[in-house]
Amino acid sequence: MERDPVSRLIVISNRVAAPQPEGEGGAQGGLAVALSAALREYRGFWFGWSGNRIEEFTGKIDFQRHEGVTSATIDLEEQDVEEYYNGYANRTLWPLFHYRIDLAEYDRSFGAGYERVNERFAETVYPLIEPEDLVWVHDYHLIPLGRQLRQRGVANRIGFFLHIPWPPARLLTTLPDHEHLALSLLAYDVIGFHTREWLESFQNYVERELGGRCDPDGWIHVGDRSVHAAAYPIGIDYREFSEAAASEAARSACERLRKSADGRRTIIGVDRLDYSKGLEERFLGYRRFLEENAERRGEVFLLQIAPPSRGEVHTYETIRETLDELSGRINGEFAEVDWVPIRYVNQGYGREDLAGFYRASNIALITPLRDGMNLVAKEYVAAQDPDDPGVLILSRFAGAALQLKDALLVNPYSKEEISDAIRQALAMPREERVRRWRSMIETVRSEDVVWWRRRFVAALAGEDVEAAGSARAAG
Ligand SMILES: O=P(O)(O)OC[C@H]1O[C@H](O[C@H]2O[C@H](CO)[C@@H](O)[C@H](O)[C@H]2O)[C@H](O)[C@@H](O)[C@@H]1O
Ligand SMILES: O=c1ccn([C@@H]2O[C@H](COP(=O)(O)OP(=O)(O)O)[C@@H](O)[C@H]2O)c(=O)[nH]1
Repeated sequence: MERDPVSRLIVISNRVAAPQPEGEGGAQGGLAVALSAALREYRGFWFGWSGNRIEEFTGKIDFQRHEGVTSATIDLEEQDVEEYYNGYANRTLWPLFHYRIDLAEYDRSFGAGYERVNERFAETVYPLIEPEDLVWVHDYHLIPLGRQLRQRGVANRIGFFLHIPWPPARLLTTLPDHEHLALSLLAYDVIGFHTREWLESFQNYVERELGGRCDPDGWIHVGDRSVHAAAYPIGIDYREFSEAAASEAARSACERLRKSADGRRTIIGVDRLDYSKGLEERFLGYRRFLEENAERRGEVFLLQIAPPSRGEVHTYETIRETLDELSGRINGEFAEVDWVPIRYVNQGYGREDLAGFYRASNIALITPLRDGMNLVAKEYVAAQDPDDPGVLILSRFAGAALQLKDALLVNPYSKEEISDAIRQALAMPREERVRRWRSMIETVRSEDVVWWRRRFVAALAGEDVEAAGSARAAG
């Protein structure tokens, strides 16, 4: 039974999933996919950036209704996008929060743009918020938004969910003004992370750097502020994904890939083209496999789907060039007239195509160096044939590894571990594949996106989180 909540839910994130233009399906990432599902259940709206740029900020809100979800979007100025999205969000926080201080850039103009855009969000959305509304802010783009809303008198319950890792204190302290950023989080009532690991890093930071106290029941106290922080792992929209996987389009995508595989075994990777996804290390691990297992060359190939992402940020241009070069080099080195080891595809696909590709693949090779969760790993499991499932090779540094313990867990920095895992997966007997898959599908099915949002929204509403979660599990 769907719950009929009394309060409206206002979701605020940088990106709002608008209907995707033809051919661009898939580049939007896990957050957008998960939230469109959440908003179909609750009254309310989804506020964020339209993705458009204008000459001068107007604050004009564009309301649209699409597939049961009301979106309210604003356009941003070129300078806003440059300093806030390309700058502070994706050149400072994203690398830092993925443990890449070598790639993080600290530029005052980015910080100023970040605060300015958060102010613009606050200024535009606060008149739309009614007294009983629950407000749910998402991700690293909008950490200061809660504080900005409070300054405008918003007294509602406001929650914040971080979709990426929270880095260890020793890394975070390389960020100029890190205390200011972290103290902003105290304006919220509830803070959510995907895993206990990110939560513990946050608690450790609060104690070491802010002189705060973290109670075992999740309450965090700093000065006169108290906030509740916990782990709420996100899941996929299992029902919707299963429907997509059963569609005619998925069946034909599966058939198309199987036919082109021509009896060879398929290893699949699906990731936004992002350095955090460990694609370079993955290619090198696969290369090691080809080197060490010459007799198996020609029996397998790697299909890597990697739609470009954040192309205006130079580190993303660099990773793209690196992968173009590396995939070409590996193919040149090992290819035969009738076999190419890597099919490297820079195109995004829709859910039905992806579901079919997952099903046709014997192995998924998902090896991010750090990932908040990684929904692709869960989608791969959901798409398998129960009688003859494929094998999931998963980075131990993805949030999903804490739930999918029956995957073959690897250290993504180790070429040897990747190579060994591919060999083990290819040789794995059907009974073992079925046993591992059964345990993983149980988690993917019961801890889905509905479970995630009900637990978070229950916490936000001050209700019993475990009761909300088990209500879902029961039906
Ligand atoms: O909006 P973009 O800049 O194009 O990036 C896409 C999204 O990437 C990140 O996704 C994260 O959220 C997923 C769902 O919780 C999670 O599984 C994954 O591990 C994260 O990387 C980012 O956090 C989102 O804000 C972006 O929309
Ligand atoms: O061509 C593509 C590539 C990815 N995705 C989707 O984008 C999301 C990626 O989410 P994930 O959590 O794995 O990583 P993120 O990109 O959010 O960091 C998943 O739902 C994928 O199915 C897609 O629809 N088409």
